[in-house]
Amino acid sequence: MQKDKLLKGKPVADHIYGQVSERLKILKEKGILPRLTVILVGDDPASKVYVSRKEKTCQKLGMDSETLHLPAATSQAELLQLIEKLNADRSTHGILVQLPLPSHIDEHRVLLKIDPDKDVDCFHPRNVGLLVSGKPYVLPCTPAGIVEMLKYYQIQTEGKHAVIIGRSNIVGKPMANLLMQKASAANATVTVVHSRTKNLPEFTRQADILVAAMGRPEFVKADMVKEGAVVIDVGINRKDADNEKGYVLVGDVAFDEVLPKAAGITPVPGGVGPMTIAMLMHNTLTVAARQNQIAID
Ligand SMILES: Nc1nc(=O)c2c([nH]1)NC[C@@H]1CN(c3ccc(C(=O)N[C@@H](CCC(=O)O)C(=O)O)cc3)C=[N+]21
Repeated sequence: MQKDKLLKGKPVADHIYGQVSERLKILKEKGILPRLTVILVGDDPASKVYVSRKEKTCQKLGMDSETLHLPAATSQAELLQLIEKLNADRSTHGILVQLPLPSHIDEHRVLLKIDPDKDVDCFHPRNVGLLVSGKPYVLPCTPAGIVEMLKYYQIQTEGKHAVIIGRSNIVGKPMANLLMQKASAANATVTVVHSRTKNLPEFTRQADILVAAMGRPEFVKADMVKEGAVVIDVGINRKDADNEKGYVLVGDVAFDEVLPKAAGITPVPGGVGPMTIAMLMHNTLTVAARQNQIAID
């Protein structure tokens, strides 16, 4: 087994948590206990897992967290009202509305309602605009986590061709921005491909760094990857299995067949996922500090 190829998220996340603890200490000394409020609407099983991980991580670090679990039938008006209340509450520094929302709720309206100063996801259009302008308020968690992984494992991005599969607002689009930017120091050449791309493998085979983020289980096969490429798998898909959980997690990459070709590859689970949460904690401290005019960076 070519273990050194595995780009695990945990050591990188632990490195981030080291910094998070230092920054948290400064805030606590000034009497600020950073608080993240997570709103979960409905009972999507995967969302429940992620949300409980966020809460546990806050507890472990000594940050304050609150999860508001609302029934799936919650109306849009009720949700907007709750967000308004949290916007006005000075003891809540970060607000995260777990996506996806039930289909009767307009996601865009909800994200617009969150006070952009409390937006730890970088999903509010003001913050997306600032990111695209190269003057980010906070960085989007998953893409920022991936950039941290590339740095930690000393994977050069400057002048390299990064190909991103997927154009979502959560991963694909912000990832493209971070990787091409001067501000992030990534300075890559970026191509974004998606479900309507013709001859998609022709593009992916050119990638020095391939980011798979389109949510299709094991979509990226060995013949779509260049020898020596670095493969970042953002997918988390549940596949039925004969175990006690009834499923296993698989990424958007066919791991076993891509591994021999890749110079480095992130596993699922244990790759990008843990980084998303680490960056969320980082962002929560950033917004708490800014709201209290405290310098922690
Ligand atoms: N407003 C909002 N912000 C988000 O950041 C957000 C969201 N909505 N909706 C869903 C996605 C997904 N996401 C993950 C977080 C942690 C893991 C994670 O910890 N994964 C572990 C294992 C997960 C498991 O055991 O199921 C791993 O990959 O090793 C995965 C995925 C945050 N998201």
